Amino acid sequence: MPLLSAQNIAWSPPDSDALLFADVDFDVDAGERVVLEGPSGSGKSTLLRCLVGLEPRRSGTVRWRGEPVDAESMRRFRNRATYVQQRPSAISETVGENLAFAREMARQFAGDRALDEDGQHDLLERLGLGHIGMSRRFDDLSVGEQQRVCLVRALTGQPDMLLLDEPTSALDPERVEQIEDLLIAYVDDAPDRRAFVWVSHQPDQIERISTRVLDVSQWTQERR
Ligand SMILES: Nc1ncnc2c1ncn2[C@@H]1O[C@H](COP(=O)(O)OP(=O)(O)OP(=O)(O)O)[C@@H](O)[C@H]1O
Repeated sequence: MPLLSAQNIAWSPPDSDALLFADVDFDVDAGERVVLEGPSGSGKSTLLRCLVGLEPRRSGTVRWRGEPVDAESMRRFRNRATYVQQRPSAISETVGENLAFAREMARQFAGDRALDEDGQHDLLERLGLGHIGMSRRFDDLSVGEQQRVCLVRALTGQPDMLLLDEPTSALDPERVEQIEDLLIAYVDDAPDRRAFVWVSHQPDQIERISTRVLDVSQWTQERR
C-alpha cells in the first residue's frame, strides 16, 4: 500500500473558479524520493499545501496509508508527513524555543521515536549550525540558517514522509549537497516506511536526489 495517495485533486484560488490544477492523481510508496518539478507558477507549492490541508481543495482526497485524511486525523497526519514550507517561518521567538516547541509536538505524536535535545544538536552540527546560539531570534538568522533550523524542526518527530518545498534554495552548493545527502540517507535508512516529496526545479539537483520525477504542469489548467 502506498504511503501517500493524492486522488483527483483540484484547486482554484478562493476568489475564483479558474482551476490552477485538476485531476492530480499520484501515489508515493515507501522508499521513494519523488521530485515535484514544473515551471514557476505551475502550482508546485500550492499542491504541497493542498496535500497537508493548508489550502482548501476544490475536490479530491488525500490518503495516508490507505485512510482518507480528514479534519480529525489532520494533525496526526501532519506529524507523520511533515511539510517544510518554502519561506521559513518562526513558530516561536528564539532558536531554542523553536526547537523546544518541535520537541513538545514530536513527543505527543512520535513518542520515543522523537529526537531529544541532544539529537537535535547532533543534527544542527551536521548541518553546520553546531555553534548557533539558542537565544538568537529566529527572525534575525539568515534565510539559509532559518532553512536549516526548519529542517531540524521537521526531523524532530522523525516523520515517515517529508514534503519539502525548495528546502535548499538559500544555501551555497557545498551546503546544498550536505543536506541532499542527509535527506537521501534519511529515506534510504528506512526504505520500508520513509519517503520524501521535494519541490525542485534545478536539473542537477533533481538528478542527484530523485528516484522519480513528477511534472506538475501535466495537471496545470489553461487559466481564463
Ligand atoms: N491563496 C492564493 N490566492 C490566489 N492565488 C494564489 C494563491 N496561492 C497561489 N496562488 C497562485 O497560484 C499560482 C501558483 O503558485 P505556486 O506558488 O504554487 O507556484 P510554484 O509552481 O510553486 O512557483 P515557484 O516555482 O515560482 O515557487 C501563482 O500564480 C500564485 O500566484
